[in-house]
Amino acid sequence: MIYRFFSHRIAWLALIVSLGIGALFVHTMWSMRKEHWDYQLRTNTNLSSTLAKGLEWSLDAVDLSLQKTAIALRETQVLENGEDTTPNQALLDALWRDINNSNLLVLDNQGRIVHRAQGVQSVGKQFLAHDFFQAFRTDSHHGVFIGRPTKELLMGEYVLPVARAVRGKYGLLTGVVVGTLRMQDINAWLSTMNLGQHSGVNVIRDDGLVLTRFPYQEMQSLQSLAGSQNLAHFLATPQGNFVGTAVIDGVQRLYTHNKVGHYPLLVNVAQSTQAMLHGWARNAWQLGAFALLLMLSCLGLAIMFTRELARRESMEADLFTEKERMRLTLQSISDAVICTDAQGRITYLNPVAKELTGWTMDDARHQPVEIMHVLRDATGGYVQASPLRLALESGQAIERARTTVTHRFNGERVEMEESASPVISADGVVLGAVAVLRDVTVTAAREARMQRLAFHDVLTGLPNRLLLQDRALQAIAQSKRTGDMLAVVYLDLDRFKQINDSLGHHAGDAALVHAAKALQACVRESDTVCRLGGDEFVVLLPALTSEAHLMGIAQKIQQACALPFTWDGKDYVLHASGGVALYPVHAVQWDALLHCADAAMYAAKKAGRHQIRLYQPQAEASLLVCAEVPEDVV
Ligand SMILES: Nc1nc2c(ncn2[C@@H]2O[C@H](COP(=O)(O)OP(=O)(O)OP(=O)(O)O)[C@@H](O)[C@H]2O)c(=O)[nH]1
Repeated sequence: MIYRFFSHRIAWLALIVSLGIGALFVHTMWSMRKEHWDYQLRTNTNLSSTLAKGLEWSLDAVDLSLQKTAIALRETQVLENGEDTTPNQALLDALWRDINNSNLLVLDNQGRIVHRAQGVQSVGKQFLAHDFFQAFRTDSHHGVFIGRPTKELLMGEYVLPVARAVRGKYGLLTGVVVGTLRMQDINAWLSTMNLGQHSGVNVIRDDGLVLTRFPYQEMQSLQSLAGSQNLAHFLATPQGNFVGTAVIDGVQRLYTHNKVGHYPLLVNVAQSTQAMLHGWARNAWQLGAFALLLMLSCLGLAIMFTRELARRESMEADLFTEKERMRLTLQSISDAVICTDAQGRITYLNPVAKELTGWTMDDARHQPVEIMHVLRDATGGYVQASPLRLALESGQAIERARTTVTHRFNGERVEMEESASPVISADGVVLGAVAVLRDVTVTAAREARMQRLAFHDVLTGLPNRLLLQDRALQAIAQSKRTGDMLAVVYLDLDRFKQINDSLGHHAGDAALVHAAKALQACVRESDTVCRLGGDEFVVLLPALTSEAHLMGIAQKIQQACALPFTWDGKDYVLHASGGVALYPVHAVQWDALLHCADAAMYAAKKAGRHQIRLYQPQAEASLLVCAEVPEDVV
């Protein structure tokens, strides 16, 4: 839940950061655009103003000459009198000297050239139809007039006519003085500007006629903007700016215009908005792409992070479930479980382990595992290293080691079987170990009983034939080392069948148990008394030093067998016949030795019972001991 909530917050945070980046980008771009625009606007305004001022100065120079000429003509009344032009040519040349390669013409009231500065060529040519003449003649125009650019005024070159009327008495038109500015000069001057693609400079008359423009295009230069919205804007204020679309080419531009002094002219600098913002747009695209990349990266990272968190959340849930399942399993299993860290210090005990050892988790935590149990070998004596410790040291699983757990408080010892496994990380580091201990007390007791049953006689508890053989082989080996003699006494109770028959089978069993105890009581602890089966017993006597020693023991055996056996309040005396064989005198193999003893016992039976005879290889077994038997006793 926490992770899910957290992941949502991360997603929201990423979204907000992305939007922030986007907003910052838009704001920056907008500010950059504004700065860029303002800069361009300032530049264009300055440019427009400079051009207008330059043009004004040029026109002023021409106009001043025109004014002086008009005054001189009026005062001299040359045009009214139609006098010879020659004396006046000097006057004109004086007034019109070296002004921008221009020329000065004087027209009469019919539009014919009557004077021309710097020459008399084309005198008589008529300019009746020209706009500047018509303006003075028919429209009674006052002041300076800027005419339509024409080639006819100056030897095939385009010139800009600047004209003033010469009026006589009563204001009647007596002539027109015309000055010219070469369009080539104006265009050359404008061509020093470089404003970018689809941008340029226009010189426009206030009736909308485009006198010239740069980049220069002859056809468009003489087009008229009359009636257009742009012209209305230009004429609205002496100087200003606006964004408009040109009627000529449909391109959107920033127009910055300035009126040229008192002349009916204006200069405008028209810069394509696309060209103006080209650099900004390129930066905007680059920065925009970068900002978009950042935003997408931010969102992408958030998505990846959220997914990762969700995956971890799921893994943690699985892990928790697994851990819970493990905990419940450990809690409920009947075996004791002990966990340690890599140093063999206890980190976990399940309830069974706590109960078995008497340790609580708080007390046992970080204690070495050896406090829990002591490992012993099969005989219970030798202390071995803990399987847990071995598992930690070897990094290998240790299977089924027998151990003894001693209760911390009551000292009770429980036989356990322990298996331990190391806990190894993915990169092979031993992190700890887990041991499982199973209570095998009952099993161990059963095993011991089975062991006893396998090697002991059920009725008397004496070693059986198997254990006898084992001990006999050990005794033979020892005798071989020491050089001592080993005696095997083969005993068979005399007429035992009669006891069974007369007193019953239970009495027979009791008699057998009595005989077994009596035999065990009369020999050394190192000797072995064994019941071979039925009423047959074998006594193994290792480490005999002499025949006298053998005689003494044989007598003891004889006497033990003769001890009275009580049944139903009555005493009965048992007797036995026995045969003795000696190692290595009579045989060196166990089977042969037993066979020799059996043969001697058979000889004793044959000789009348109640006696023990020594085996003789080539002859009848010799009498060793013989018992006196009363007639009335069996
Ligand atoms: N009560 C009882 N009798 C047993 C047991 N095992 C064998 N017997 C009996 O022991 C008797 C052994 O008899 P034998 O040794 O053959 O003969 P005997 O009567 O002892 O006579 P001799 O050996 O010739 O002196 C048999 O009657 C068996 O039934 C037992 O575990 N309990």
